[in-house]
Amino acid sequence: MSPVIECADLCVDFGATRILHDVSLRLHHGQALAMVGESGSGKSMTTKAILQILPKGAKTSGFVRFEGREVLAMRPAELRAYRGSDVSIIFQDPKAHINPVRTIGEFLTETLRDGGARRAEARRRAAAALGDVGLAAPEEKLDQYPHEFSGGMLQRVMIASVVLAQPKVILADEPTTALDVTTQAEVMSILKDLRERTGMAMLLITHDLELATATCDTISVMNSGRILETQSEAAFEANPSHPYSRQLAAARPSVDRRADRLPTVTWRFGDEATEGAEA
Ligand SMILES: Nc1ncnc2c1ncn2[C@@H]1O[C@H](COP(=O)(O)OP(=O)(O)OP(=O)(O)O)[C@@H](O)[C@H]1O
Repeated sequence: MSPVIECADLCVDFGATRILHDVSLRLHHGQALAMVGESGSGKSMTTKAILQILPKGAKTSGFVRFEGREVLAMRPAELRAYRGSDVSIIFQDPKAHINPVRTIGEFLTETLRDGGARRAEARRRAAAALGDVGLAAPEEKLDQYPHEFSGGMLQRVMIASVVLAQPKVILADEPTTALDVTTQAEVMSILKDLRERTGMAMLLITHDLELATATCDTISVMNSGRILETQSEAAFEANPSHPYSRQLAAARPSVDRRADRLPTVTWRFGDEATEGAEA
C-alpha cells in the first residue's frame, strides 16, 4: 500500500545552518506514527516542512509527497487545499492559533462558509462537532470567545475543527503538553476514537516516549535533525536499536506494558457531554 505522506531526503536549511538532515518517513492510511525527541531535535520543523509553513528564510530540499503528489511543487491554490482539507495540524498551544476577538462559532464555520455552506447549516455542523468532542451545550459555546475556554476545552475545539475538515492526516504537535494528566488522556482518547472512526493517519510529535508508545503503533526517534530509527511500537519496546533510543527508554519512569500506562478514559465519540469532561 502506498503511503499517504512520504518524506524522502528532506533537508531544511537556514542560511548555512542545516536543521533537518535527510529526514525520511512514510505514514500510511490509518497509521499512528510518533516522532519522539528532545527539545530542538527538529520535530516541529519536520511537521512544518510537511505542511510548507516554515518560517521565513528556510530552504527545503528533498521530497514531501501527499498521496504521491509533490508538495514542494504545489502551486498556491493547491497548497491551500492540501492544508485546508487533506492534512490538518493541532498545536501545543491552541490559544495561539485561535483569533481571540472572534467567536468559537466564527472560527469553526469559516471554512464551511467559504465552501458554500449557509450560515445555519454551518452552525449546525459546528455544534455537532463540538458535541462529538465532548463539549456540553455546544450551541451556546458557538457564541463564546476563546478566553472563556480552558486549555483542554480549546484543544477540543481544535479537534472539532479537524472533525469538520475530515482530513486524511492529522499532524499533532505536542497536543497535550500544556494539559494536566487527566485532560491529556481525554484528548488522546478523543484523537484515538476519531482515527478509528475515520481511518485518518496521525503523526504525533512528542518529547514524551511514554505517551508515544501508549498511543502510537510506530515509533521514530529524532535527534539533532536526524531520524535515528523507526520501528513498530512492539519492536521498539522489545529492542530499541540506537544507543540514544536505549537511553531514552531507560530514562522512562515506567516499564509497564502500554495498557497500564495512561489513565483509563472510556470516552467514545458521541458520548453525552458532561461538564466534568471539560477540563
Ligand atoms: N526561525 C528559525 N531560524 C533558525 N533556526 C530555527 C528557527 N526555528 C527553529 N530553529 C532551530 O531548529 C531546530 C529544530 O527546532 P524544532 O522547533 O523543530 O525542535 P523540536 O524538536 O520541535 O523542539 P521543541 O519541542 O522544543 O519545539 C532547533 O535547533 C532550533 O533552534
